[in-house]
Amino acid sequence: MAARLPSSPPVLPGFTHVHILGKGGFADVFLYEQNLPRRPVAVKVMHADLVDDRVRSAFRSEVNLMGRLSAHPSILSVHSASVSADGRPYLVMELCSTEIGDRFRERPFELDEALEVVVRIGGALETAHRAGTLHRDVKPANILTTAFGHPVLSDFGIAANMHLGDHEAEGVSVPWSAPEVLRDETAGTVASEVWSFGATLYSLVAGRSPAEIRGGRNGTDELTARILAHDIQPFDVDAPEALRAVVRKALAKDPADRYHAILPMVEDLQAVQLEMGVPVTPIDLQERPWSRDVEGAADEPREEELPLRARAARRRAPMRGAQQIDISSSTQAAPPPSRRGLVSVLAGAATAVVLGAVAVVAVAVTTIQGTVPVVDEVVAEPVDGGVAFTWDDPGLVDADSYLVTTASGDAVIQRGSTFRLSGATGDELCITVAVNRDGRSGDAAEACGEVP
Ligand SMILES: Nc1ncnc2c1ncn2[C@@H]1O[C@H](COP(=O)(O)OP(=O)(O)OP(=O)(O)O)[C@@H](O)[C@H]1O
Repeated sequence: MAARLPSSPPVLPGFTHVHILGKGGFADVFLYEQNLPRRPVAVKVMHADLVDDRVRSAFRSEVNLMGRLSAHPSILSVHSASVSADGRPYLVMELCSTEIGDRFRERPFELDEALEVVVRIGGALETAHRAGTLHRDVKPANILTTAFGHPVLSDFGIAANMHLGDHEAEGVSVPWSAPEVLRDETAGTVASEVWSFGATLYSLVAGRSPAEIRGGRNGTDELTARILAHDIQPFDVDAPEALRAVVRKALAKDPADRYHAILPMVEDLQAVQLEMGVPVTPIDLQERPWSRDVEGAADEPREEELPLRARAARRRAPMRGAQQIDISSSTQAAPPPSRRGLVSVLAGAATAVVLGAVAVVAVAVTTIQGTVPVVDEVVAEPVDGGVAFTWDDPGLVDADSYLVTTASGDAVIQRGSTFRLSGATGDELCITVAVNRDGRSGDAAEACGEVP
């Protein structure tokens, strides 16, 4: 198949296009310069031919998901999202380096280096699982590095959730896919995520994925056949037996023999760090669990936020990217409280919350909700060809943002306190504005204006 040319970069108000960063199966990623605050950003723009109403709806759901997760120190930061004038949804992200995915084959990681990366990413994955989300495309290339040298998990399925239909995927991540996923038995479970995470650890250290044979034929068919036959190549690196045991358990053929969650696996990796005499990397976990069963009915997600929960197993190609999981009903998803002492204080706090009565959690949630500032008034001013909305800052702090929702349901996450909608003369245009703090929105203020 001929290589696809990158799509043209859209004209985005407030951003200047610089050059393309990379091509994905469902989106292209461009370097733009944001004008205010002035900073380089990576903008992921969906391919125009994949965009339809369903895609738009899935995109909104995923942006909301990212809004909740990207405060995690090991999850790629998303600054804002919107739809370009020519109708392509786009996501403005922190600009990162792709060195981890680019280098591991030529220059495999030293054990201590790999363990630090993997423990950090494990904290991100565990957090996502507690939020009811599977990543579904865990692999070295989806671990980016921030300007400060921190590894972050990227590509939380924005693209994958946007093609729930029959669109063909390109470049399926076979080398890091669990056998049951390749057999189409499941669209993804915590156990299959454990396999991919273990395969990622294996790859960083060995310089090749677990079923790859150096100098052998490693096409998609060969790799698929080997993974299905559990023909995992020897982990031929100088590593402590404890690390080999972690890799073996994560890559077990039978999902029931693997770790039941990411956290115990990461704790075992911390124990390896301790044994090796290298600094033990803390696991960052949210202080409050996000799992829906704990948050309660008051915060039931809207239907559109659950695009994948009830999805049946599908063909292999679309089985990538984040997936909402119902932790409350999963036999594997809800990790039991840790019994080890190595996890960070944050992990301890999270465990304490899990152990606490639901009533206690409810109080905590109410308290946090109470602290989300509320926009007092949104002013709608008719302008040429549309309506300009402005509001006063009710006291945003660093990680806060505004969630602006239009009457048609489009949602934009932004920091600025102005918003403009275009329309035809006589159209009444309305928006609501709420403050988003720690992934939770406060009460919304509404305003409407008529296009002159
Ligand atoms: N935040 C970022 N900073 C810098 N480069 C990025 C960033 N996000 C993605 N890229 C680059 O853009 C490329 C395409 O990204 P994308 O996430 O769409 O692709 P993918 O994971 O390779 O494919 P797919 O979308 O099919 O899973 C990546 O391979 C990477 O090189």
